[in-house]
Amino acid sequence: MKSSWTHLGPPVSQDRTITSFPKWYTPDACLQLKEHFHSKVSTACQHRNTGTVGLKLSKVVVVGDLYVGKTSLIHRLCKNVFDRDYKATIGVDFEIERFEIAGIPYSLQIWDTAGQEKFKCIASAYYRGAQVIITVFDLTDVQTLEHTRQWLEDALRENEAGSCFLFLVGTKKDLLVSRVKLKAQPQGTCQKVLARVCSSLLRSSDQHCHAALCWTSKKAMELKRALKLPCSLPKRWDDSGFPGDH
Ligand SMILES: Nc1nc2c(ncn2[C@@H]2O[C@H](COP(=O)(O)OP(=O)(O)OP(=O)(O)O)[C@@H](O)[C@H]2O)c(=O)[nH]1
Repeated sequence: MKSSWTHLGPPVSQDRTITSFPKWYTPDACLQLKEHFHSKVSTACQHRNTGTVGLKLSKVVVVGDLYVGKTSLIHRLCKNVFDRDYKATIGVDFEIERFEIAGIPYSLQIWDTAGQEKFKCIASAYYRGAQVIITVFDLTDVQTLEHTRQWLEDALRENEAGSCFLFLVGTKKDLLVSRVKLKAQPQGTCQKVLARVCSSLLRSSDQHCHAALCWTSKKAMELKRALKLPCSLPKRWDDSGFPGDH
């Protein structure tokens, strides 16, 4: 079906057109088991009642220790490439990724932050106004998982309570010997921080990366739409519905 929004720019590619929620990665690791947009958001999209016409944008910040694979994750998500060479991020960098969600043009502004301690004060200046925080750790290095709590706390300190959607992503799954237990066990951390967890295999094209990106954009868009609709801010963002529903 031809979109009526094409005058805003070239159409987005087919894999960036999202009409339903991608299936969760694993029910144990995921707090979100619903498959559809909230009815208020769907109705607003159908009636084009989504605020100012134009490009709609959500901010995503990606945080975590140095060398865990934040840049690699973003490059895999946005460009579908993997670079074996390590080039440390200096301060911050960003990518813009365009989508069409429920018939509405939508973009993610994805901020890649440096993991090195000396750049922390530069990077943290970009945490404010995030709708999504992706905390990344290395599945082969348990310490990087332990540090995710601090990264998340720092990022949340710059944002309104309950206004961010959280992801926890484990990288370098290909470096784990098959059938060996993960060195870093993310589930407990995930439950404590109310984040979603997914592991990624960045070296090969991975459907989990794509699903995670679709999810991120969709939840960010729904959250943003919800905040603009006439209902109060969720105290804790979860999938049981909007606060007005209870
Ligand atoms: N084998 C393997 N290597 C990976 C994977 N993800 C990242 N790497 C490698 O790990 C190294 C660090 O990756 P980066 O993406 O630069 O790490 P970063 O977290 O952005 O690092 P900083 O910018 O210093 O914070 C690079 O050499 C990548 O090629 C993965 O899934 N598998």
